[in-house]
Amino acid sequence: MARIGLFFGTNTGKTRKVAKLIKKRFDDDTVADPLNVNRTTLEEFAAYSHLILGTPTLGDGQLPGTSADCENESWEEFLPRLEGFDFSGKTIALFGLGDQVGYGEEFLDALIELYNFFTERGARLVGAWPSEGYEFEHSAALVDGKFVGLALDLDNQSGLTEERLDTWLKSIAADFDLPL
Ligand SMILES: Cc1cc2nc3c(=O)[nH]c(=O)nc-3n(C[C@H](O)[C@H](O)[C@H](O)COP(=O)(O)O)c2cc1C
Repeated sequence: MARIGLFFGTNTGKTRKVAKLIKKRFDDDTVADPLNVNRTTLEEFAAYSHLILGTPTLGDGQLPGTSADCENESWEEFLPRLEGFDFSGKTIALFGLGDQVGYGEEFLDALIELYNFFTERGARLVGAWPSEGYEFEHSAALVDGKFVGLALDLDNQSGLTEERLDTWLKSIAADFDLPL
């Protein structure tokens, strides 16, 4: 089994695409094939001490799921299943997709929901990301002036995605023992 679990939610597939870009950089012993949380069991998710988790922000600054008008279930429905689980001793890094032009008042807001959920259950969250290089009015996903995970905008800055991924993965390499 790979050392690092890679899970995502998505509506239109962009977050899956980014998860695949992450996976492509590592062998099967290091990072598992990305799995959509709507096809993931609690056991599969809980098996990893190190997790990389991705989400878009949809609806009104929400996690993907039926309330955000997604066709399929997603993080909204998966998180309650993890409710009673203790994530102490686990290390988690988040990446989020949003649209700073179309949704500049709630840019990447859903990231904070994952951050709060796993922090409250004992996980160590790493991979905070600077807010420079984006133009938005407000984001709930900022803590101490930084995004709580990698901020990606494939709607407006897709050309920066690979470079941002490289920089971010290097920044979490020590915590995840990544060969970078
Ligand atoms: C109906 C709708 C609502 C959205 N709401 C937000 C939002 O509140 N904040 C944000 O940053 N992006 C928002 N977005 C942009 C998406 O997060 C962005 O397009 C993302 O790349 C979609 O990822 P996916 O293809 O994995 O579903 C919204 C997009 C749609 C279509």
